[in-house]
Amino acid sequence: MCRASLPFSATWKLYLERNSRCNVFRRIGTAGSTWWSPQCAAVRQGIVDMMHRALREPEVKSVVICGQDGKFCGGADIREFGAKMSGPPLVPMIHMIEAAAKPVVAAIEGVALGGGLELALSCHYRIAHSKARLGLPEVTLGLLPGAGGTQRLPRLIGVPAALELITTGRHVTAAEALQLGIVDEVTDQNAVDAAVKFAQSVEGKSLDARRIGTFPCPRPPDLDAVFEKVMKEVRRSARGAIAPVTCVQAVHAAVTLPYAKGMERERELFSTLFTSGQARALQYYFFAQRAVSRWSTPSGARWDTSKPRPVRKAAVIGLGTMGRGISVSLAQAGFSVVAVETQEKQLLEAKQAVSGMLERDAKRRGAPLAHGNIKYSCSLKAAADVDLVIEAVFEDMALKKAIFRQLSAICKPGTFLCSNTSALDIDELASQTQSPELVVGMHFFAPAHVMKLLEVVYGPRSSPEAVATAMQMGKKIGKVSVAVGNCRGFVGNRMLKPYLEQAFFLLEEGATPEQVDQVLEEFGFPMGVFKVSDLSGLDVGWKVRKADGLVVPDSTGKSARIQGGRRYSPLGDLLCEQGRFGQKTGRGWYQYDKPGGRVAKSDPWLHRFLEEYRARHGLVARRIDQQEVLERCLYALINEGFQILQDGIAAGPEDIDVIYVLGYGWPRHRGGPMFFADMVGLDKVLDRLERYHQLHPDVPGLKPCSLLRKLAAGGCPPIHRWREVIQKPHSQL
Ligand SMILES: CCCCCCC[C@H](O)CC(=O)SCCNC(=O)CCNC(=O)[C@H](O)C(C)(C)COP(=O)([O-])OP(=O)([O-])OC[C@H]1O[C@@H](n2cnc3c(N)ncnc32)[C@H](O)[C@@H]1OP(=O)([O-])[O-]
Repeated sequence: MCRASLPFSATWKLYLERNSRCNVFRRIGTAGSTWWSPQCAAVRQGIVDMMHRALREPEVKSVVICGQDGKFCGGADIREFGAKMSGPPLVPMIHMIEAAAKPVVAAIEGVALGGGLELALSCHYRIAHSKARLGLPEVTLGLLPGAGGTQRLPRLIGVPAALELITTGRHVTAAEALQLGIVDEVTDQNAVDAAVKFAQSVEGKSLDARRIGTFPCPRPPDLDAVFEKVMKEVRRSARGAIAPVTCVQAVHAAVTLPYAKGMERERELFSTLFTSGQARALQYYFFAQRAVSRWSTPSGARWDTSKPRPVRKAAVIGLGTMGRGISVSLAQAGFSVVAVETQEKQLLEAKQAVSGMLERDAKRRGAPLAHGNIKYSCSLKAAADVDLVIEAVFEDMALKKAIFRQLSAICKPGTFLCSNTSALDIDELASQTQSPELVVGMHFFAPAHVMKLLEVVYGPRSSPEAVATAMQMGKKIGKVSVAVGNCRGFVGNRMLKPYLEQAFFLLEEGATPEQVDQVLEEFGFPMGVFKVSDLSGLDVGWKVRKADGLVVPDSTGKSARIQGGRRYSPLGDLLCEQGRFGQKTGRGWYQYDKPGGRVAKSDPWLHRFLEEYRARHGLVARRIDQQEVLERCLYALINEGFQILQDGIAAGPEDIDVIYVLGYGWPRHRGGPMFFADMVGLDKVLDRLERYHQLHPDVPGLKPCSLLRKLAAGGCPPIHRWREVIQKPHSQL
């Protein structure tokens, strides 16, 4: 028997091993990574040579292919996609394995993803370790499985199951893979040993029924109807992403064409995706999501030099919607939680709600209940011995300050005090405590136990240890944490302000909520800005604007449209004055069938209201085209993003993009707002902003930020080079 080890990570090494006793007989190279890079050419070459040799040598009766360091293969190295391919190509190699006259067994440990699973599918048998995960995640990178995955998987597990896995990119456990028929055996023991044993047991047996490429593809009787339905569903959920739709076309080819033709079609479709902007965006986003864990602050604190402190016990103060979600997240991750709500009635309600959430989640995941991890209390004193507190009370600075003063006196020395505020000044909260260096923001997104994003907000006095601890805590509860500086709204909500502002101005100038929302939804947002406002409640922003002194009449008694020399739209305030708070009251920018209703319907009242408003303020409605709606909303938001980079509130464009994709519904296949600006062209974004600012000189949000000007003047460097241009950041507060 021959045994070949595959590369997995950047330190992939390739060995050829030979069994009877599995002695290493030849080390054939140390690979940089991929199927495509020059080093990986050595990997493919190694496999090809090994297979030839195994087939030639009469004493070799079977072959086991396994990974190194407990991992089978994570697929192609996407950093190398641009590189020129050398060495034996992947697809013929896979065909050669499948055609082998001796049994080839894949020993799957760790992961078999993408090209890794495609390789395993070319083997005659697959043995997986019980902890292994398998999948074809190419679609999440804007691609499709390009080494036979779209042709073999439906032949192996049927069209519906294959379509589901290929169009979602979902990873499956070994147990599910066994159930689906992707693997032949699952073991809790050493998978390589099990595969060797298995290979020996099938030596000499016919392989005719084991070559997936020769299987007929199961053809559903109502083929056209099945694909039409799937295509409709995929198009709806893809929100403009082309890869899922192309994956369906590739699987359709598996059903309707002979294998060889289907492979040709897969190759053609793969090539179209490979060069698409969406593939670039999704691959950029893949690395951005990993890059944000390597955080740094303007004061020089960094992820690799700042040590987090262990946290075992944490308190959550305030058990409204956010506090409940945060408690659930902490309990599920195994933290011991003290949940505090000072009103007894609310505490009881919260306890029931949290238990329900934990039960539902445990049922869904088939995991044990985490009830026991939470203790409830009406008193802040219950937080005396915790390692970290997350305050999640109302967005009221006076209330939060009082709580921070009390916590500072109650908690044991060294306890980290964190606030879930979505916009308030972390430094002001820190100043209420005896140890401001222990204070950071932990801004969760609703629903907190579901949303993946966490903004970790450092103030000028937050210690590197506090930032590192909050970042690590976020990781432990399964969030993608992004470290950001302290300013009004931090990164996400600060950028939202000019975006919302433009949407309001567009209504004043003649647009309707339906028109603005449609443009944004066509761009790929799950919901337009007005539907989102209705969902989250119009009164939230109204309260903030009132507190900021913006909701005031002008000299004629009408709502002021110019405040401090800047244009202001009171439209949202006027709706709130009518009791229209959005979904919760059944009326907002849209109408709903009842309070709490979810289906937004156009509201003739609102259109009349807009007409009357324009007439009252002497505004003449004009026809506004899609491009203007999109550019004004998005470029105002992007411009604020550049300002945030310039102010050093975010360390790099990746931070902003991850926040927008994970927290604000920015379509992932567009990479994030800063990546989008790079794709559009910084000079074009600058040009359009200049034009809009000329037309609206009283809207500072449209005045191009100097960092954008600098980047454009510097020849529009690609996004990965922006950090070189961003000046040494300094805190804004
Ligand atoms: C003619 C046509 C021929 C077509 C052939 C097509 C072949 C095929 O269909 C295409 C593919 O396979 S597409 C590929 C399909 N495969 C996938 O989509 C798998 C994507 N990867 C994953 O899902 C996860 O990384 C793993 C589950 C593999 C490991 O998770 P974990 O243990 O939590 O670790 P982690 O923190 O996530 O990663 C560790 C480091 O590795 C880095 N890196 C990782 N994968 C990379 C890659 N493919 N590339 C480059 N780098 C990759 C990652 O950035 C990080 O680097 P950093 O410098 O430290 O930041």
